[in-house]
Amino acid sequence: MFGSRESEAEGGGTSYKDDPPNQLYISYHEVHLLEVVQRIQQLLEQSKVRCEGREILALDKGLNNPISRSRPLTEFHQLIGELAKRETGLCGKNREAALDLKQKGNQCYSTRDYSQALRCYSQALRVAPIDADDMGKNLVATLYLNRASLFHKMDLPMESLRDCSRALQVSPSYPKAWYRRGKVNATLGNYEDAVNDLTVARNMEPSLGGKKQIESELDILGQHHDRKSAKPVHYNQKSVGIPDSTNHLSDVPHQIKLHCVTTPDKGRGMASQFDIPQASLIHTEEPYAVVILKHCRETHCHYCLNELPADTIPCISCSMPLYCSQHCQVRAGGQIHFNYSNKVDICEKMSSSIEEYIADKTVGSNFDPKLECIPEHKHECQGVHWPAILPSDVVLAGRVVVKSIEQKEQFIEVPNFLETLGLCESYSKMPPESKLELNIYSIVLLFCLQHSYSSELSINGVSTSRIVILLSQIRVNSMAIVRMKSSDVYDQQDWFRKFSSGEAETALTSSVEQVRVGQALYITASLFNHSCRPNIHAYFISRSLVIRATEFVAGGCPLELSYGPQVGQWDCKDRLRFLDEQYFFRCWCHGCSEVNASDLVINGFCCVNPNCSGVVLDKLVANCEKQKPKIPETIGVESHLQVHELNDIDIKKAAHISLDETRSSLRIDSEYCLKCGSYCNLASMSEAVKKAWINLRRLQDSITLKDMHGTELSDALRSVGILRSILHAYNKGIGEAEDNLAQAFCFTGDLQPARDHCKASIEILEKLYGPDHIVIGYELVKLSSIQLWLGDCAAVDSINRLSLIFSRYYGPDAGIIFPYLGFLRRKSCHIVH
Ligand SMILES: C[S@@+](CC[C@H](N)C(=O)[O-])C[C@H]1O[C@@H](n2cnc3c(N)ncnc32)[C@H](O)[C@@H]1O
Repeated sequence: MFGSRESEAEGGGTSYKDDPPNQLYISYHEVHLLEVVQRIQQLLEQSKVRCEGREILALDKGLNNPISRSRPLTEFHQLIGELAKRETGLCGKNREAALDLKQKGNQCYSTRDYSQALRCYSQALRVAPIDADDMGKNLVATLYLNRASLFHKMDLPMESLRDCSRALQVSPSYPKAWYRRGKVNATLGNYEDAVNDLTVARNMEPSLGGKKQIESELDILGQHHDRKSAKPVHYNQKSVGIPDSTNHLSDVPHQIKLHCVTTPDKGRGMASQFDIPQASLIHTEEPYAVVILKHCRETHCHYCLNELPADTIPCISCSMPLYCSQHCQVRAGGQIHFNYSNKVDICEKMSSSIEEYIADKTVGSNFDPKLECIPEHKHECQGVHWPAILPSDVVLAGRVVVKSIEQKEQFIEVPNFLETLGLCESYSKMPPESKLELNIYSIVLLFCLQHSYSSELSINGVSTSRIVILLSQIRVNSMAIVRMKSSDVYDQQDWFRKFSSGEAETALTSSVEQVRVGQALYITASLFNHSCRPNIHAYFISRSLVIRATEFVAGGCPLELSYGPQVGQWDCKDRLRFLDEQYFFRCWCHGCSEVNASDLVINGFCCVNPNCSGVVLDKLVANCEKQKPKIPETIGVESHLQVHELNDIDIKKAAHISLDETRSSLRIDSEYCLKCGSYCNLASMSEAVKKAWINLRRLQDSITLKDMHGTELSDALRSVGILRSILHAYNKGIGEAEDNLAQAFCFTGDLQPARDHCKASIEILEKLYGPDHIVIGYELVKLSSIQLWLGDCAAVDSINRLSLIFSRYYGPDAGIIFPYLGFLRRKSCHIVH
């Protein structure tokens, strides 16, 4: 029996290279839903139905009244049926599909196509019903065991051990799983557990031959154990992924008391009565509701949102979510089945200590009564596919609806979210198309919830408009949960490998990037207003929100974070447009209401007068800057045109716009130098800039395609020269171009010019963002990596500096958020000695 492991099935393998089976259908349905929503929109627009109060009711009646159903509404009902009916759902379990995938996995295993085999087993686990039979054995248990054998083969013993334990939790009387567990424990040096596992396997094994084989393995293990001083590796289910945020955060002293204040132009906001030192932790919060973003469904845990390990585990009842651990699987709380057999079938009498061992190893965290469940996925977990197809914010709204209904224990009425959540709404400020869209989605969501959560849930004008309001609250109050992009730069082993094999370009050019992985509603944190020059910074550990002050904040001053755009990132007009389109407000932060150097130079041109360091603005930027002084009195309008009043100390030394201090006011006219007043013809200058960017884009493309020629680099160098002669010295475009050149020189292995261009890029960013901004920290990662590679002692300063910046933004969590930091620090020690 042990000679013919199931996962090493004989026979030629047709490799399984398709996408996961239901993904294609899901995309198809997404498009279909969008089309129907668009058709309904058209219909409503044609018949001049507006989406305010009464008309919503009319739409709702139309949906419920079969006589008045027009073609799109029939189609609408058909669509709801497709989305919400369990029988037609694509996200259910499917034994046949699981068996088929298992078979393909076995074929790939036998042809040593291990990555494909892993894909097949994991997908099979996703669709296998928990109680499905596979030739007298539990299918899920056999799949976990096959995957465990594969991991063992792939030299991933921890993953293998976890899968063995999962197989045993589903099927405790599975001698092969005990056997595999014993072998893996032996690999890990856990000899005591290995002996126990093999002892259980021997006692459960019905065949004499099998028993003999295990006995001989036990003998070998005994001899080995005597010779080796074992350093056991302890297996902890919860240690998968990054630390559990809730435990982590509960250790943090939380002293800063915040209070909600009312501001004249931004509504409610947050402040502290007392001074807050830099880097202080000011707020932590668990989300009210969270949803994973679609593009991360296959790569991140649907509960904690951390990156998935190789041994992913699916929801027990549906095929949609993937989790990093049982801990997350249970906390997300799908429809958990307990009806599968976990009866222990032992052939021989065993000692009480071995019986205890079996009991201990076969009770998973599924059965931990202390583990708090957040059943946020339960109402979506019946194979229905609306949660996979509706937009993420609509699915998030569904989670909020169910949670608030459950909290009220009143299962018919949709609550009034303005009262229950207390968050500001944006419906009244939305353009008509967005309003219409929200109305349609709220009806779709209500029908879906009625099908898969509570058939009693009423669908009427009141419930529809309450969900419309909820959706509008989500639009302006939800936060994107982000993670550092796990690119080459974070993978220490990979970096070492590249370092030693001389693959400089791949190890060095990775930039630090944040990716959005989820969307969540944090009720208290929603009270923080936005500033394009924020004084606090939000980050996430697992799904918990952490907010720190990035600078000293005097008591009573508003605590404001950035909703996205910041000074230094975009110019003021672009920030204002973004905030208006996404959040429906005109920003009145300092950055948008006071002239600042960064906004003037970020897209500025240089003066035609070679002796002048002033800046020239185009019409759009100039118009926007001219608006700045026109701010409500509450912000202190009187000083805004006074150059000497500009409290930004960087304005003179950083921007070199050298605003004329002798003048009492700053005159902003497009195409005229702000310093000397010379006229510049921007039309011809813009043309030259466009042409220069053609070469720089070509260089970017060739870096991406890893196919660069000498002419591209020399053309790009020439183009940067042209940009420098036309644009202001601190124009962000020059910074980007310098960064491209740094990447290109890393690619060609010319690290000295790479370092110089990287420094040139950082110099510009420092002027735009300020020297201690987190963006500078990210850029210093790149610079210090190049310096380390060159053996340049300046790396030590760069690493010290970036460490300071990171601790200012992430406090003691810097190492968790950015594991590469520890690696850089260790490397910098080597360079000193
Ligand atoms: C997440 S809420 C913040 C709390 C909100 N002020 C309240 O009263 O509930 C976002 C809304 O606050 C207002 N807001 C936030 N930052 C602002 C700013 N810098 N300027 C103007 N309004 C702002 C906008 O109305 C925005 O839609």
